[in-house]
Amino acid sequence: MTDALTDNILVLVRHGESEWNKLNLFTGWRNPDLTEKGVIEARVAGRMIRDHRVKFDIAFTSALKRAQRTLDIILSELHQPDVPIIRNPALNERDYGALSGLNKDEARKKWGESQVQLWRRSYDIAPPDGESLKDTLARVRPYYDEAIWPQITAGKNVIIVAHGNSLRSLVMILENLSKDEILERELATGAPILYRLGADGKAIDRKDLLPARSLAAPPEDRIV
Ligand SMILES: O=C(O)[C@H](O)COP(=O)(O)O
Repeated sequence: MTDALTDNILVLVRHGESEWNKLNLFTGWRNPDLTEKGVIEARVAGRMIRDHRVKFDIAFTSALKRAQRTLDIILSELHQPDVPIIRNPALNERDYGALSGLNKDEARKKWGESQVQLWRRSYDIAPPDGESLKDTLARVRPYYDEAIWPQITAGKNVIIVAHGNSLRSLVMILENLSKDEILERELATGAPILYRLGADGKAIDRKDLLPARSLAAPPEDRIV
């Protein structure tokens, strides 16, 4: 059990497994629910955060139920049901446009592995009628600056439960990553990242609270 953290804390969590993650479908702005495994991942995430004894002052999530339910479950595990929750589509997953609902393996067969990988993990190449990571950052950053940053610099402990790519946008901001560096970063479902923030609101260290599962998540990093 670690001592209660006294610094300004920001926790990011990608939602638990969704029904479409399980079916290997491009999801984006579509709105499937969590699977039973996703519910368990959310419960485990809550217990991992509870071990760090963080008392949250405010929570942010997207307009999509897989993230909203994950947050509700985490706050329930923390016995903090009264934390104010702000739900905003600015934190939605990147829009996969015409790929939404398609099976990722079928897409690879149709368009080729490299084209699908470009759509999924390049910085500025968007899927047809969808968003690139750059487009996602272009809506996440203003929202972070206007809605979340003031809470952080006011010394509030904040939790954000959102999606793989909207959170990768936030990781770019928090860790000051380049568009090339972010391409190496993946966020597993239900894996909390705990940032300790300095007085200026900048990240001074990061803890990945769940051991890396299928992703090569780096160990605790000191961010300078
Ligand atoms: O929206 C989706 O399909 C997933 O949540 C994220 O998919 P990706 O890992 O292919 O970006």
